[in-house]
Amino acid sequence: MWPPVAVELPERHEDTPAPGTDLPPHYAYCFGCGDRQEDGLHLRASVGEGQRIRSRFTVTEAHQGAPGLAHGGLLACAFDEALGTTVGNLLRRPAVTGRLETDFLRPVPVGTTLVIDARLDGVAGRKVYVSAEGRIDAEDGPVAVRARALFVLVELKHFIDNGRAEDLRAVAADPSLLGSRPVELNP
Ligand SMILES: CCCCCCCC(=O)SCCNC(=O)CCNC(=O)[C@H](O)C(C)(C)COP(=O)(O)OP(=O)(O)OC[C@H]1O[C@@H](n2cnc3c(N)ncnc32)[C@H](O)[C@@H]1OP(=O)(O)O
Repeated sequence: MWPPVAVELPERHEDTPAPGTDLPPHYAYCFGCGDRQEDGLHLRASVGEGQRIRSRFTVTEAHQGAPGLAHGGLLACAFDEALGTTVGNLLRRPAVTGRLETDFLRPVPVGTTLVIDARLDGVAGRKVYVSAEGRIDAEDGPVAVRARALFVLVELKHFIDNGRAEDLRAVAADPSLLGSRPVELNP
């Protein structure tokens, strides 16, 4: 059963950009989306209809697990990112992954662009349920990976208490490292 508990499906936040709008990386050094991670995944997300966010991830030589094929762990990372950005952009509240499960249905060759459609499935207290599927090279391509996850809403304190001090100082000195998406801290 998914979601595994009774949930509410909130409207997306009023500040969520219009469908079709490209979303900026949420952190310049994020392995999933950051511009400053040379061998990162460089996911690019845009707002979809309703409770959906679409991301694209192109598999490069740096992402191999077997010759010419994407590493499954990195595919899971891509889905973590795509699902996390769905929570972040639709709810505009900080959250972290509590649980992530993936089904790998087809191998994903180097050079493939995975088109990942993620959606917000519901919220129960601090628990946020999301799911996604990734298709090969086109929005109607064959499904290669499915994933679903539980994110847990946290206070900003989570990051301040647990993040490495020098990285927090770097963000304080240059807030543009966090991208332009505002986060509602006291909704
Ligand atoms: C835009 C941003 C994009 C980002 C994309 C990338 C996202 C990430 O990778 S985040 C990094 C990876 N994740 C982490 O580091 C999280 C590490 N874990 C933690 O910090 C904590 O365990 C945390 C915050 C998840 C939960 O701790 P805590 O705040 O004490 O809450 P807790 O009471 O334990 O859990 C809250 C609820 O979630 C449930 N829950 C928590 N973890 C799980 C789990 N693994 N499975 C099932 N349920 C869970 C709890 O049972 C509880 O449910 P209920 O409210 O019904 O009692």
